[in-house]
Amino acid sequence: MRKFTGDQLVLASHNKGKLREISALLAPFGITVSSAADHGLEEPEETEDSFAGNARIKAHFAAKATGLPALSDDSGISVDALDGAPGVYTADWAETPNGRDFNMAMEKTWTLLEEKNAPPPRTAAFNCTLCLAWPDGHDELFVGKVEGQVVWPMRGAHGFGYDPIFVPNGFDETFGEMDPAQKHAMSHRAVAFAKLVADCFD
Ligand SMILES: O=P(O)(O)OP(=O)(O)OP(=O)(O)OC[C@H]1O[C@@H](n2cnc3c(O)ncnc32)[C@H](O)[C@@H]1O
Ligand SMILES: [Mg+2]
Repeated sequence: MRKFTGDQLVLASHNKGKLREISALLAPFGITVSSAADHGLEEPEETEDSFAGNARIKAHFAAKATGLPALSDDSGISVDALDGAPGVYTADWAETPNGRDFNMAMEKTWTLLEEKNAPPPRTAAFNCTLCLAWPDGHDELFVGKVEGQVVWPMRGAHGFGYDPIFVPNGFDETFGEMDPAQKHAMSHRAVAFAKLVADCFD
């Protein structure tokens, strides 16, 4: 396991919600954080069929392009009654010719569950794989998962993506209703981040 010894890190993501959350998680460590957009990086194509594969593509692309260690996040929601969909295609379900529409993606998720007559609880999990890659090609991977259920209608204006329809186990509020600090304390991203800290930060 390689330690992170530098003082600069590129966040290899173009998602503002992720950037906000990962920046908050990194805040206590005194690292200068920049984003893929700050470096004018394109978005690499996510051609793999696993979270780990796509996380690697994004982190290595940014590390090579900037010469700095890069941290990527590949994540998504997997709904049991939909055989794990949308999974690695979570962002793709929101794509429209005019950009991403997450209300549409959440409606699609709910409509498919209704068509299946899936009885409650409609169990689901958010998954996150973080990849820390160095410009020399070395990388480390960390995974996090939070289980819960899909609910309808959408609730809450915090967070991003599918947060308004996901209630984690042990809570009544959706991720969209929760105080951001509460989500940061227990989300799939927070679980993966805690492993990264334990292994790579002193
Ligand atoms: O690839 P980057 O640039 O990091 O940004 P992205 O939005 O395309 O990210 P992914 O390819 O990993 O797609 C994952 C999608 O899963 C959703 N997602 C991931 N984590 C989430 C969270 O904490 N809350 C709500 N939705 C989440 C969100 O809609 C993302 O667009
Ligand atoms: Mg993406």
